[in-house]
Amino acid sequence: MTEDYLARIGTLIREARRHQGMTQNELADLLGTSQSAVVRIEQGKQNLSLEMLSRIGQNLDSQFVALGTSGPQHLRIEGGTKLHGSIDVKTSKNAAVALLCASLLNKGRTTLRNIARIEEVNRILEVLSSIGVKTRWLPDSSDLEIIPPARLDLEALDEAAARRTRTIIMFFGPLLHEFTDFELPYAGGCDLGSRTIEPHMTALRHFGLDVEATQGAYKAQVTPGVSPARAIVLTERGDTVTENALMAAARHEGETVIRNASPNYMVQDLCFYLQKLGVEIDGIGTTTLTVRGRAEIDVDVEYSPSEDPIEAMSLLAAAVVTESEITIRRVPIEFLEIELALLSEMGMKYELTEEYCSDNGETRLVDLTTKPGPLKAPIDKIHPMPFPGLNIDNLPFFALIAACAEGRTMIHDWVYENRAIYLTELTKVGAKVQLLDPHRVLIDGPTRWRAAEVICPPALRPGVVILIAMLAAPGVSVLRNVYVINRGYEDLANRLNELGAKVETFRDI
Ligand SMILES: CC(=O)N[C@H]1[C@@H](OP(=O)(O)OP(=O)(O)OC[C@H]2O[C@@H](n3ccc(=O)[nH]c3=O)[C@H](O)[C@@H]2O)O[C@H](CO)[C@@H](O)[C@@H]1O
Ligand SMILES: C=C(OP(=O)(O)O)C(=O)O
Repeated sequence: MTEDYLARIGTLIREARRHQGMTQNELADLLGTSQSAVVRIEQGKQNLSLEMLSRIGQNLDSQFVALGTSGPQHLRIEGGTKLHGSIDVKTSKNAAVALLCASLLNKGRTTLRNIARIEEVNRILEVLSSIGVKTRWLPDSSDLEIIPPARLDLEALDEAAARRTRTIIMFFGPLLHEFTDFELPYAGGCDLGSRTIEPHMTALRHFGLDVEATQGAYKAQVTPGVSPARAIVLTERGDTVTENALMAAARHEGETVIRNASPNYMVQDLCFYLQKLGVEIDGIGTTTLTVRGRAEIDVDVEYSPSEDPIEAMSLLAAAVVTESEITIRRVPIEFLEIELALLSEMGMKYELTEEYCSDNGETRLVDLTTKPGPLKAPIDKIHPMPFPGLNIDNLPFFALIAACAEGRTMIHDWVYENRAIYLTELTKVGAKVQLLDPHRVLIDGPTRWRAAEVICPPALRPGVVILIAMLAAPGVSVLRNVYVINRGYEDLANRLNELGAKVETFRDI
């Protein structure tokens, strides 16, 4: 360890000891060492083994010196290198969380194949385990086994885990079949401004659910015997609201028609899984879903969700920004067609292989090879739409690509209150971004990227956008506190390194 490093650890240990109101002698006793050794440790004059560090951490109950899980994670990026080689797109966060919630509909065993090992999934697993669901990663795989108990123990629900994700709202659909009276903590997740759950309540009222929001919790009451008397017309074509309505319909024995449904990728994955549970669904991939549910579902099933179009878009953006030729394998092309059409308009060249099928047996995939070359700003503004449209979560990557293109681009994020504002963080790494109002930014390109130290915005895609820009910036950049990125991307730093990037993960000590 370098002297500077030891001195910093020593200072942290002294502070933690004082915080515990402990003398040096008392700490020495607990560690089985002498007081003079503790003095040397606190002065940074004693080499420390990892074993000693972890003992100190345990005795001082200090996050700073506990090994492994301590402190927020940061990234150090040595930018300016080109990427090369191939990378596989992982399965999607958004399908994974929907499927985990839907597994609650099934009394039998659900095995989900190739699930991305991401923090969002970890939080839902924590919530599921806390209420009595048996979950485990199968050995040497990314396959998840989920076995619900005879009765869920909602009293024991891990609130801290639940509050870190918005997914908890997708518990309403499955739970309304199990309980007449229950509480769920308020949803959390990325800070994108207020995200109403009103459309969910409007949809689920058709199944007798009534929710009152009080003091940090949703209090839910279900009137038994209530079922949709007519088609459920969603007030927004939202992804999770469609999923909630589908999960409620899955265990309703009659026919449910959902109109203005989202046909987006994660909704399709959920539908294919529900079909495996024996639920009949017509209209998958359209905005009208007709569902014939089953009162009881008790089957052992396996399902493999499809690849993440947003991760594919992120990797595409990384190739554009670093002017690299890379092959992105397993791209779910039907959910990236509009993005690619727009990129073609901007002058981007790429090659696609023949289509092949995802492991879900449904989604069409291609391998895509990027070809570096000059880009020009599009004539019209870029804005997202519910599927089929330019994906709402892909919009931030267009800010990055626009910053590489010659000319001025307007990006219009009408969807989220805060997200366009975060795009102005790109100015810290050299981009010219002008905020017109909370939803619209003007970007002038091309950009001479420069290294910087930036605190990760508290939102997944804007965070990844900054990371990718840093890959292109010559010199060393630091991106602090990247939990939000780990919410949605598995081991992104190492996977980018396999393409030739230089990204190092570190934590405060
Ligand atoms: C776990 C999951 O799957 N999350 C995705 C899902 O979240 P989710 O389905 O929870 O998204 P929201 O319901 O929060 O919708 C996002 C925003 O879009 C607005 N809105 C949406 C649809 C519409 O027809 N009109 C409208 O105004 C909503 O009011 C909200 O402000 O969809 C979002 C929008 O695609 C994505 O960013 C999220 O990654
Ligand atoms: C906004 C996103 O997700 P979530 O709905 O999980 O916040 C996202 O994936 O970009």
